[in-house]
This record gives sequence, C-alpha cells and structure tokens, in this order.
Amino acid sequence: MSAPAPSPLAIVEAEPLPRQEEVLTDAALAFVAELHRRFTPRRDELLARRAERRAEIARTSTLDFLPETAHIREDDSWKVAPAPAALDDRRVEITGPTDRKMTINALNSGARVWLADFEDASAPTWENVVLGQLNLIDAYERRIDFTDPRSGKSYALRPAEELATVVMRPRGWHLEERHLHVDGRPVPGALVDFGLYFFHNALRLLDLGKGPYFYLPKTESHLEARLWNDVFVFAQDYLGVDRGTIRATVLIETITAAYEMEEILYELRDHASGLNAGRWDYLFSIVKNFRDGGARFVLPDRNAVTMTAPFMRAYTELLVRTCHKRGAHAIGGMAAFIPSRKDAEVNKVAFEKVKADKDREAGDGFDGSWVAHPDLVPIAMASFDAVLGDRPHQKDRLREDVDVKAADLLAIDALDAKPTYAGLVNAVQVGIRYIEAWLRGLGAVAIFNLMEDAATAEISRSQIWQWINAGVVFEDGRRATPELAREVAAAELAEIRAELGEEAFASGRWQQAHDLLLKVALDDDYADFLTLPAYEQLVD
Ligand SMILES: CC(=O)SCCNC(=O)CCNC(=O)[C@H](O)C(C)(C)COP(=O)(O)OP(=O)(O)OC[C@H]1O[C@@H](n2cnc3c(N)ncnc32)[C@H](O)[C@@H]1OP(=O)(O)O
Ligand SMILES: O=CC(=O)O
Repeated sequence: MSAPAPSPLAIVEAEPLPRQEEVLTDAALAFVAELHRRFTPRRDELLARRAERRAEIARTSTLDFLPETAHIREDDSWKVAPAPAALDDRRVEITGPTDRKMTINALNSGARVWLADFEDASAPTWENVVLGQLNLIDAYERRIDFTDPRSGKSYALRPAEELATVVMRPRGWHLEERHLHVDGRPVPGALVDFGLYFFHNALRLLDLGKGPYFYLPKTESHLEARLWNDVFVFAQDYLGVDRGTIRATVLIETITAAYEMEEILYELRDHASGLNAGRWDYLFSIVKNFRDGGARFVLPDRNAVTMTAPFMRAYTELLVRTCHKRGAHAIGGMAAFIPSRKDAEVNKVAFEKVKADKDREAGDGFDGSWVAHPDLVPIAMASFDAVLGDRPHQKDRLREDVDVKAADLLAIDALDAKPTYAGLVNAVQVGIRYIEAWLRGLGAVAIFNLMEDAATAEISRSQIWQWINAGVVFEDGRRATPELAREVAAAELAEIRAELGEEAFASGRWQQAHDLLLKVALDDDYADFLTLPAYEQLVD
C-alpha cells in the first residue's frame, strides 16, 4: 500500500493560541508555503555549503577575500539604493523581543529604530512566534495598549511620529519551525517569520509612511544574501508592491561574512540599507570556525575581548569603510552592560562602559548603534549627537585611511590576555542560567548585570569546548578538561539550588539546562548551534 500523500500545509502539535487566526490566515499561510517551495531547496544547498566551508577552514586554518568576486570589490561605480526617510537617521537602535510590554516599551523608548527580534532575543516557542507577529500588527493598528495583570501598570503607545521605526529580525537560515509543515516537512523559521511579517504588514507599513524593513542574521556568504534578495523580489511581486520597497540590514556576525561584506551589499544592493557589526555572534563564529585550529586561535575569557582588540578593530573599521564606500549605513554593535534601576553602582558602571563604547563607534564613523535597554537610549544618543549634530548620518566619512588585510581579521594571537579559571566558571554559570531561561521561552535575560542572549551564550559554551580541546592550562595550573567543567557545573547547580530553594528550583528546568550545557560544551561532535539541540527540548 502506498504511503498517504503528505498534507500540503499543516499546523502540527500546536495548542491553539488566542487570536492566532488573525496571523495564521489561509492567505498568509499560502504565501509562506509558496516561499518554502521556491526557496527551501536553495537554503538546504547553502547550509550544505556552510559545512563544506567549515571543513575547509578546519583543514587550512585560514580565510581570505574571494578571488572570484574581486571584480565586484574593484568596481567603484555601484552603490546601494538610497535609504528611505524612515531609515535615514538610525543614530540609536534598541533591540528586544516582541512580547506585548517590550513592544510598547521599545517603540516608546526614544530610539530611532527598534530591532523587533524573532531571533537571538527570542526563544522560538510557537506562542512567541505567532503572538510576536500579532503584537506587531496590533502596534501598527494602535490597539496594543494594555494593563499588565501582574504589576497593574498600564502601557500605551506614544503619538505615531515619536515611535521607533521597526526593523524586524527573522530567525537565521539554520532553524526549522516544527509547528508549520508544508508537503510533509517543516518550513525554515526564517521564511515563517519573514513571510508572516511581510504578508501582514507590508501594505500597512507603507500606509504609515514606513516600510517592511529587516535585519538579516547569521549570514555566512554573499550567496545567502543572494537568496534573501530573491526572496524579497518574489515577495514584493506577490503582493504587488514595488521592488526595492523592502530594506535589509545585514548583520556581519560571522567570520566568513567579514570577508564578503562588499559582495553581500552588492547582492542586496536594491534592498540593502546597511551592515551591522554583530560583535557577539562574530566572536562565536570565530571560536566555532577555528575551534580546532590550535593555540593560535584560543580566545581569552569572553569578557576580556574588547572592541579595541586589534582583530575586532580591523573588523569594525572594514565595516564602516565598506558601507560608506557603497552608500550604506554602518551600524555599531551591542554593549552587553545593562543598567539596574535598583543598584546605583551597577547603573554607573553600565552608563560609563556604554558611553565609552558608543563614543568610540561614533568617532570611528558609524552612523548609529545598538542598545539593549531603554535607559541606555539617552547615553547612546548623546554619543552620536555629539558627532552627527543635525546630520542624519556620516556616510560622507569614507574612511579611505582604512586598509584591512585578510590576516588582520584573524590576528587573534596579538592579544595579551589568556583564558582564566574564573572565565571557565563564568562560562558555565552563564551557560546554565541562560539555557534554563531559554527552555522556559525567554530568549534574553540579565545575568550578573549583563545582557545574555543566544549569541552570548554560544560564546560561553564554545569557549569551554575550545579550551578543553586546546588543552588550555589556567593561571593556577589547572588544566581545562571535561572533568573540571563537570565539577564546575555541578557546583553551579548546587549553588542555584541553594539560591532559589527547593520549590523554585524544582519548578525550573535547571537539571536539563545543566545537562544540555555539558552536552554542547563537551561532545566531540560540536553542535553548529546550541539552539538546535535546545529546540528539541523547548516545551510549547
Ligand atoms: C547579541 C545580540 O543579538 S543583541 C540583540 C538581542 N538581545 C536583546 O535584544 C536583549 C534586549 N534586552 C532585553 O531583553 C532586556 O533588557 C533584558 C532581558 C536584558 C533585561 O530586561 P529586564 O530584566 O526587564 O530589565 P529591567 O527590569 O531593568 O527593565 C526595566 C524596564 O525596561 C524595559 N525594557 C528592558 N529592556 C528593554 C528592551 N530591550 N526593549 C524594551 N523594553 C525594555 C522592561 O520591560 C522594563 O519595563 P517596565 O518598567 O515597564 O516593567
Ligand atoms: O546580533 C548581534 C550580535 O552581536 O551577535
């Protein structure tokens, strides 16, 4: 007997959510299915290419600019499309997940842009995926005001002209959405997030004088940028909006993409509105790709790698130079320090650190930068106001003085700092605490006064893997080994249990988080993304 034909489109294993029918309309789902049929096969090929390239890096321990695209880099005549008015002044951008409260707080924050995050600040429960879309629709329709039942506090949107412009970040190409199947297989999360958002909001946003704007995460090559460009062309034709309506800012947050910045802008030139220095994922990508490259590629403790490290400066300087040469905005990265409204000392430190970071970026030629918390908006604003004044950006600073060679981006051994035992302990602590929150559906949390999200947690677990595999010996003579990591993890679990008490400990996902951290930090078979095995354990 032949197997039953796969159902063309199905929502699987998902409890109905309130008002889901407003997001999961037949027409929107048909559009997502069409995106899937047209573009998932190429996405699959590109994921396979990623694996081939990583195998090549493991063999050669190096990277270079691509010879086959030299003509694109050498051709000075092309530029990206001019920025739309709503994206011309991007001096401060706030990032964050799309739950109802954060949506209102971010839109009201005074930042010029809000990166509405379906990626690293969001654990992809079906609820977060669907209701996040609903919250954005409600915000555009100005029907999002609400009272928080826990605090009794009421939230309301400011007048339209005072709200941040939304730039939505869909998931990266590697994640599937297990609750939405087309022709018997899950649809990539990237196409679900992009598809639903574009379908519901493109026309609505144009009516509001804005547009469908996107941040593209974890791109590893210009071919992946080409795929996005093709998705955009198809999507615009499908809805009958002009080509070039969509604007995309690409995160340069993988080491391979850093060698293809110009090519990425070129592929997306009719839709490109900038590049962003996604510094945390960038560090993760360096560790991941060069994890078995020996002592030369061993990074010190995560928190000791600052943006003034020569290889990080090479990366940001090249990004500004590339963007301005091509007429695109250069957007700075995230300082992970977050303020506390309860602790004046934490606040002071966060403000000082963030100010220094944003002053440096503004001075280097960036046109704007990111903050993780509304209280940091005025700090970053002051840094950029001081340099930009009334100008919306500083794209006229071409930075022709910048001359970054291929080797500069990988000059990791120029660092003085070394991994420390305290760094190992911190990586384990952050790893367990972050994964536990993620498994409960929280993608961004404050841990030890730092903002932690999927990218920062990826660095922590990858550093443990790298240090053990490189046989790092810490300053006190202890060697990084699986046994030592297990010992530290057991101590941390006991510490958390004591901190929380039995009842709260038992109601969390602590043991699972502990086990998962050790798996992704210790398994010989290094998981490409921590969120892949974590997704299997995400209960929704
Ligand atoms: C590496 C990268 O990819 S970076 C980009 C991805 N990461 C992110 O986007 C993280 C964004 N930041 C956050 O999610 C949050 O700031 C956290 C989770 C780190 C801390 O949040 P909280 O613990 O709520 O901080 P705190 O209690 O100080 O918040 C104070 C108020 O500011 C609001 N707030 C805090 N951060 C944000 C934000 N990013 N956007 C909107 N509102 C925010 C809170 O909702 C809270 O509002 P309320 O007073 O109305 O209740
Ligand atoms: O997404 C941004 C990063 O820093 O990682």
